[in-house]
Amino acid sequence: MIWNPQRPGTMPFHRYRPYEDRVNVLAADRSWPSARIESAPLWVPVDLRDGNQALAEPMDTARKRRFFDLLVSMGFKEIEVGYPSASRTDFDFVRHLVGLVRSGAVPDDITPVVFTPARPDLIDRTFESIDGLPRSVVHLYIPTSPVWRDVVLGRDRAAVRATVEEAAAHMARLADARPESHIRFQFAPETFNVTEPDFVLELCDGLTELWDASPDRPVTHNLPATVEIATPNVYADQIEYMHRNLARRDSVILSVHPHNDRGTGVACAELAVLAGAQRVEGCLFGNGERTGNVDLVTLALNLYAQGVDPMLDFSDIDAVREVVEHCNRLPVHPRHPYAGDLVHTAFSGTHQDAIAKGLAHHAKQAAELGVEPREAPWNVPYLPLDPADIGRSYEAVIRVNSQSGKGGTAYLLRTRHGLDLPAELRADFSRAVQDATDDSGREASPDELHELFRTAYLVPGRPGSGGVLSLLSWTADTAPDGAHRCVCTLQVGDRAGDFEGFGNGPLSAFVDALAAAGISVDVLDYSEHAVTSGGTSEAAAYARCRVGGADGDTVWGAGVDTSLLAASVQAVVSAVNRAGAAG
Ligand SMILES: CC(=O)SCCNC(=O)CCNC(=O)[C@H](O)C(C)(C)COP(=O)(O)OP(=O)(O)OC[C@H]1O[C@@H](n2cnc3c(N)ncnc32)[C@H](O)[C@@H]1OP(=O)(O)O
Ligand SMILES: CC(C)C(=O)C(=O)O
Repeated sequence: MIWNPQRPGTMPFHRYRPYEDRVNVLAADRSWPSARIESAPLWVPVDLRDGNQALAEPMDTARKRRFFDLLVSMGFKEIEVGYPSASRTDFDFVRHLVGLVRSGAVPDDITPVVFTPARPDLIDRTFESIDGLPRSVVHLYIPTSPVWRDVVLGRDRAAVRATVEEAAAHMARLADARPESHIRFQFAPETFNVTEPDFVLELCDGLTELWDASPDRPVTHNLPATVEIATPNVYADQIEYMHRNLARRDSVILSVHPHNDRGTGVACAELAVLAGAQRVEGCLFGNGERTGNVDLVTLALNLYAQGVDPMLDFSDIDAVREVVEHCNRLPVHPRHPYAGDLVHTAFSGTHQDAIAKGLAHHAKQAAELGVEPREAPWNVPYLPLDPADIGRSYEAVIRVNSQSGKGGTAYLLRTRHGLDLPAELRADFSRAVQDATDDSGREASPDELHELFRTAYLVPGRPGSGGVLSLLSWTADTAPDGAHRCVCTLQVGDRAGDFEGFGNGPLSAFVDALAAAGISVDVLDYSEHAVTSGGTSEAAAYARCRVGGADGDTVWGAGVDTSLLAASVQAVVSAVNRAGAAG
């Protein structure tokens, strides 16, 4: 028996039943598990209908219009625009759209879809709404599963079939009366995923015939997981069964419409496409009834991150999100795939380290290939895609708190303040950052990190700056024999005096002058670089020094100045002051 220490029977699980085998009729020869998605399906946003019907405050015409314009600008070609028989607001929006289309304000390749139940009066109203549209799809739906048939409709299979056929025939007559209007048909057996597959097939094939679908004027059969009930493989089997068995397959667009009750809407849609679906309905960022419709943004960007053209434009994902949040009056979660505020951000040390290394490697690879970083293949750990591709900057990628390590801190100092700390100093500084963030319990911003670094390592040796050693003045020159000479006025504690030193470079001459003042310094490590931020022409120097002889403290000091030599002298003075060993 599998080890399981948890308490049995805590929840009344016996009230629920697993999905019924009769809804899954595909035998073991399914082909979807080994398929791959190599091109994008037709994405059809239903935000203005299914998303809208889930809002506490349905969209008015202004909000619907803003949403519609966004969808067009992103590249959607077929857009469900409403349930015109539901309300005056929905009807009026479709009329508004007809005006836009007729005035040429909507591109010719956009096809609006309108949604209707199988009721003649409501079908009439639906057709009234699209009068004047040169192209449209009318989407008919009726629930088909046993529970809905018995409990909601009070009709058996034959009666549901009769209702559907009457409604479909009525639609065909209304469309025939508008020959100039290029109206196509769509059918959704609502609750498809809990309906007997043979019944769905019977209904769909009946409509394919009744509407006389052809490859030139295909019918869309839209098979929803109205309420998710099973693992995504079951839905995939159901879709593959329909894909294989639908009549006049070349005259049928097989569409899916997953919801997200089990949190697997995206998985259902992806497996359904593997199983033969050609069209996917969903909403941006997954708005929709209950836990939402499947999220088209995630689906499309999942493809993108696999090197497949998503056929949609997400190059400014924050602008997309802003419009959707405005129209839905619902926020997008900070952890929402691809679009959340935090999804490109790493707080944790090892992730930051890997990302910082990955970004550096990426820049190097681009340089080697002679291409812009935006063109180079993407291979950065922990970032499934380049944030820049969706309009995000790298600024938010690394953020520092007490979970962070040296890599992230160093990355921020380098990218935001132009300070490229040597490896050992990174570890040293990281401990100071950890102490500060542990104490505050807060995140440290790049500016706060910079300030912390300056306070900790730049102890410049000016009177009043807090160090025991003050460098009051200094000059360096070269003696006739080539040796470097440094002359300086130092204040050590409360004693001031002039000192002179010699060496093979100006820094060693300064160290020699310090020795003359009684301060023993060995420079163990030294590095310097130009500061590459803020348009300054400063230099930074870092020195790891043993101060106070063989048994003295080993400490880092740093200096920043417009003169490289001054920065290096400051770095040594800072180290002395940090060691507190002068005098
Ligand atoms: C899964 C989905 O997303 S389905 C779409 C759901 N969306 C919406 O409902 C939003 C818009 N709907 C509405 O505004 C209203 O429901 C209206 C205007 C369409 C109809 O309103 P009403 O006539 O008051 O009916 P009501 O909303 O109570 O719907 C229930 C009736 O419709 C029947 N019904 C439900 N679905 C359908 C359907 N697809 N086709 C035909 N009849 C249906 C029910 O059996 C019930 O009939 P009954 O009154 O004989 O028992
Ligand atoms: C009727 C279909 C398309 C639907 O909205 C659903 O099942 O959720």
